[in-house]
Amino acid sequence: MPSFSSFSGATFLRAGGRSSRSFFIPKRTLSTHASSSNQVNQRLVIGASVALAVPTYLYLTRARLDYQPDTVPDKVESDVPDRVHGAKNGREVDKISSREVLEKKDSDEFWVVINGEVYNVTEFVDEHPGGREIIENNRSKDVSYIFNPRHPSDQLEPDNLPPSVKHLGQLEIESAYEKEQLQVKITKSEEDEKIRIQNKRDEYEEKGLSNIINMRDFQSAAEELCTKVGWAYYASAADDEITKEENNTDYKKIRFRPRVLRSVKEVDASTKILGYDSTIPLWISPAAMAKLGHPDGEINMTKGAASTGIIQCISSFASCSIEEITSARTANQPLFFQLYVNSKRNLAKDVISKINRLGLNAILLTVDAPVGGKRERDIRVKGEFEAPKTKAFDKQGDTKGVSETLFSAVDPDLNWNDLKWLKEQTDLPIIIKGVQTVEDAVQAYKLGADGVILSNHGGRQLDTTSTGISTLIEIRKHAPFLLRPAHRIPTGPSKELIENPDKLVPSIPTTEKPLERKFSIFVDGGIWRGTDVVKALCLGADAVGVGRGFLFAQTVGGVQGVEHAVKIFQSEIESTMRLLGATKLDDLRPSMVDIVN
Ligand code: HEM
Ligand SMILES: Cc1cc2nc3c(=O)[nH]c(=O)nc-3n(C[C@H](O)[C@H](O)[C@H](O)COP(=O)(O)O)c2cc1C
Repeated sequence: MPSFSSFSGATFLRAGGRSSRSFFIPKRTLSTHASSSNQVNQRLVIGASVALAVPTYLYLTRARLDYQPDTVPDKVESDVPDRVHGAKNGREVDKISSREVLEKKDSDEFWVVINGEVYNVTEFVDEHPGGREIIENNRSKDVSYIFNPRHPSDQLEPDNLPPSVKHLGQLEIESAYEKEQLQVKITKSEEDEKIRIQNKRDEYEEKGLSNIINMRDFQSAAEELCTKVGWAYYASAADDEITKEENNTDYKKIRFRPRVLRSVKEVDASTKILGYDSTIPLWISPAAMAKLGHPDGEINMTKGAASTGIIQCISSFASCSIEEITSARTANQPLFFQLYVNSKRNLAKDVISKINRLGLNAILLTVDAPVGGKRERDIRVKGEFEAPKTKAFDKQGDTKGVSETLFSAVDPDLNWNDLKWLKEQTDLPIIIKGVQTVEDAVQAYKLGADGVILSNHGGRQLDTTSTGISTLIEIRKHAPFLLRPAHRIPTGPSKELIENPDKLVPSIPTTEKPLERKFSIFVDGGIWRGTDVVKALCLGADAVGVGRGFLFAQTVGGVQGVEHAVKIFQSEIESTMRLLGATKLDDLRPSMVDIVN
């Protein structure tokens, strides 16, 4: 990390494309190559606020978390209805006998049962973004147990069903034997895992969030509450996971320079992000597949962001559809959308017009993932648990980790010229996510982006690349004009402050002019503490993003988990500011930190 020492100064569309037309999404950096009860919620929130305002270990609230255990995997049996239903929404529906479904196993057709409905997916198997094998291996089965945690709950609505999937009718069970035959076989390890998770859920329901006093506590708890497949997807990073580790250790190379005997009774960590109010200078980074951790998935974040006043950025690969998320949104709640651009531009256009139509507030264009990183934990666990063991590792392109599946969808041809095209499609602010060099930050500014997120995708893409915070330091050294004038000054002791020690912050040099147009700089990756957030802001970031932290929080406590996480960050940010002698975010300046080799 040389910059630290050298300067002190698809083709398939997920959330964005639920309709059958925009169903297929694509795939590259822009280089040419409900919570269970309000009462419980209130108890937790009040408990959490009190707890975080005073020593956190005093927080002993006991409450049920809002995890709903009646969803998968317990649905395996209950998904198969015993009764015949003759009508749905007032319309007569065809009934398909269990015998007919089972007989199809020996035919050329692929039929599956999902939540009591029978589908013919013969023409769809080869275009299924989750791969052919998962369906082939489970043909003529009730696949709800596999399907539900990985797909939005409105995926099977007529408007969202790909034309190649045929809905045949409702399942009619003819015998207990046939019901048994329809069930997906659960392996011994999956069975053991179910029991392990349920036991842990029970423990956490008893304890509430009382033992979660920092974000790493959420991490340990989430590991216990996730399936192996889910945990591998969340925790995994590229290759040797060096960048993932450095994302956090780089913050440890920055030391504070606190000023003492300043009145810090009142402190305000609120800010505006792209013009929208935020309680703290931190947002929920877009992260796919929240349902792998909790059945309500991204909706937990939407509700938790609303009640705590922070901003959620929705992943293109969210496991809840964009419509589900926007329906859960409160009036005027800002939501940002993370976009992967489809190589079929008409489909990409559909997504962008949906974003415009649904009133989302900004687009984060992710550019560090023209292809998926090689995430080995993900690949190994997926091979062990779900992919057929014989074919999973035939050749690299055939590995079936969750991430591999998702990235088979993103356009690798995306390049800087496409930014112009994107700007023509929307009036929303466009932020380039995944910038890892000063050159690309300058390019983003020159080509009209409204900002950049200095990010390496949580270490999940190119291993041993720079960290968000080190790229910020690179910008400070080589292109300080991109920063707000107050942040262009060096880190460490200031001559002006030594001469005027009563002042908290150095003056802005009169020679420094703001940029011609507003350009925001955000940082993410490895932010686990309020101190990390404050360091990034001292060095010139406008705000930061947190990915895994919120995935873990919602895994553990659903909406309340997200709320609790925000309270933890808020408490830590405010106490860091106080201990630094700062009472508002504008006080946070480079002179308050120093970088150690
Ligand atoms: C019936 C229509 C179906 C549609 C429209 C559909 C759609 C999708 C989509 C869009 C993805 C992309 C990955 C993501 O972003 O989540 C996906 C992944 C996946 N689907 Fe489906 N799917 C269907 C049926 C099924 C069935 C029948 C099964 C199981 C037998 C299944 C199992 C999976 C799995 C396992 C993944 C990959 C995620 C992972 O690797 O964990 N899907 N599906
Ligand atoms: C499980 C997981 C899924 C992610 N999915 C996406 C995604 O769909 N789109 C995207 O732009 N970034 C995605 N990211 C990256 C995050 O937006 C963010 O850059 C990263 O998580 C920040 O690092 P942190 O996890 O250490 O906070 C994902 C990260 C994780 C951990």
